[in-house]
Amino acid sequence: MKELAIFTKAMIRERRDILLSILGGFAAGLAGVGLFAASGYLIAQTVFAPPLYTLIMLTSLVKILGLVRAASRYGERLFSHRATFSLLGRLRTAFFSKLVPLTPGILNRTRSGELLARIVGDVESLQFYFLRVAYPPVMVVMVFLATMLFTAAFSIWAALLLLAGMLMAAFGVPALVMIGQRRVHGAVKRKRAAFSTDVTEMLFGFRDLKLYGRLNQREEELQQVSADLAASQRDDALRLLRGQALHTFLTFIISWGMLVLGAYLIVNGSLSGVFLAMLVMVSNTVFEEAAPMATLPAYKQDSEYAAKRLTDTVLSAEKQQPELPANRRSIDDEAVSVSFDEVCFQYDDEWRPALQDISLHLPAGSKTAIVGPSGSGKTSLFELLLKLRKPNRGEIRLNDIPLQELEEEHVWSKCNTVLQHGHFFRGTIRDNLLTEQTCFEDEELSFVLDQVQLKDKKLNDHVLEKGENLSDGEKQRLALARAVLHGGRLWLLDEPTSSLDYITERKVLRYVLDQAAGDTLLLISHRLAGLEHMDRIIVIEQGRIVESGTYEELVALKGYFYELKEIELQMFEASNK
Ligand SMILES: Nc1ncnc2c1ncn2[C@@H]1O[C@H](COP(=O)(O)OP(=O)(O)OP(=O)(O)O)[C@@H](O)[C@H]1O
Repeated sequence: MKELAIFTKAMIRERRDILLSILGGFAAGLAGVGLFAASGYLIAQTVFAPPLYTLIMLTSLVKILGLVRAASRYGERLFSHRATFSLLGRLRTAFFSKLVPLTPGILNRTRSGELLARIVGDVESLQFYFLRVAYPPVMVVMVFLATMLFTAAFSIWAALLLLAGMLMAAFGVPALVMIGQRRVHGAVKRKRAAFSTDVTEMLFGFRDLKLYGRLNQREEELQQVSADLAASQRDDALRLLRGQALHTFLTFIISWGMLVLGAYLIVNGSLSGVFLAMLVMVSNTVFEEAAPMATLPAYKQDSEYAAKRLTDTVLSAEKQQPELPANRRSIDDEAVSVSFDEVCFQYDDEWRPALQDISLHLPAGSKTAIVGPSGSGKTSLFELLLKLRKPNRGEIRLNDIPLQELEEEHVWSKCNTVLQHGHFFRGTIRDNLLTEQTCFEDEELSFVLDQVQLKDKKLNDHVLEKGENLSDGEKQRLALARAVLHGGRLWLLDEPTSSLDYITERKVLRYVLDQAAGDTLLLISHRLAGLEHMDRIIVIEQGRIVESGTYEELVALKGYFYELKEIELQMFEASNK
């Protein structure tokens, strides 16, 4: 199966541990069979009162085989688990390194809770592929063949009985287990994903659910989903147990068969009676080694399903990624010009485009404001610029370089971005200010905090997850400070001061505009006051540019912008009365 190719590659790299675990397992299997064979023989021999040295030799052999079995089993466990965990490590790294650059594309289609469940659950499932799928057949074949050779030395019929037993253990029992397995293929995984999605949503929306009195209803739904998951897990466990029980039943049948066959061979004189107990013990022990075969199909199906889902997640997101040409280009450390050429964009599953025929050119160093009603497509414009989404038609260029020829990380490194809902990590203010590419002294950081009017915040102040202990205005100012420190030459600010009071907003924006002097700046704003200083204002409505020009030009036009401006003025006057 080609989805497991990534796993096979990782297995090849762990070949040393895998080989050692196979050797350990083989030695433990043989020592086990030998131990019980020697015990059976010893018991039978004592009846005939053999010389003392025979008994001493046999008891010593039993002890030695016991020790060898324990030591080899330990080695097998050590190396096989080391191989498994290294494989798991490699898989996680390989999967995450593929996933990270594709994350926006994946999150467009997959709910975050489900994605989390997939990553954790599916990668975990793959660990069983080596231990429970690839490894057991190798071990069973090796130990059975060796045991059959040994048994054949006493009776070819006994060896054939073991062969029949092995075939039933390797194919018959797994086939019976598979019949039940097929019916519920992937049910636990699907239900776990549904459960994880619901838990994530409930945790994110806990406060609102509580405020709007929907918490109990959600809890009940969650309990239902949880009960479904538990029921599927129970069914799964029962199926595995049924497989193991069938295997044990087969072991007893073959051991009884060996007893009856041995008795018959003794009666017709083709087997010495002293070997009967040994042969029965051998058949009983060798089937222990084959026990994992009963659960192999379940684990195989599970691993393949997990590998397929992981590969599908990555592959379908890769398909959405724009292809990078061989000669990737980069933007120099200079102000960036931005052009949109008849760009259209529509979200998946949406009936109308978010942006239509957007054409504009913003020269390097220009300052542009983007205004328009809520839902008109302003943020989508930024997301296209940041390569978080891909236009359906048209071309975007930065410094005359088509965006598809620039790597995302390169674009992000050139942009000082403040999005509407910036993320803040658990840590300190300092942690949240510094990015991978920035390195500043504390004095410089404190200076920037002062300038964005966060004078009362200290660098060592704690920030809770998602900035829970910061007000919306503080978050916006912290995001602006982070953007200032980032050092790119293209500023993308999406309503960066919407939660600030008028006076603080003026101060902060003046500082940001000073910092951006000489750089290209795009500012999405709902407030029109203060836009007089922008080189150009673009008005977007229903995904189209409806007006564009300087502040004076748009006022003179007496169009949409003028109307908005009048309304804002009236509201301002009314609130000052
Ligand atoms: N992830 C998404 N999936 C589907 N549709 C979306 C998504 N994000 C936004 N939209 C839709 O695209 C349109 C443009 O949204 P966008 O966020 O760009 O508007 P906006 O002008 O920035 O709005 P606001 O001023 O309220 O932030 C809206 O109709 C919105 O419903």
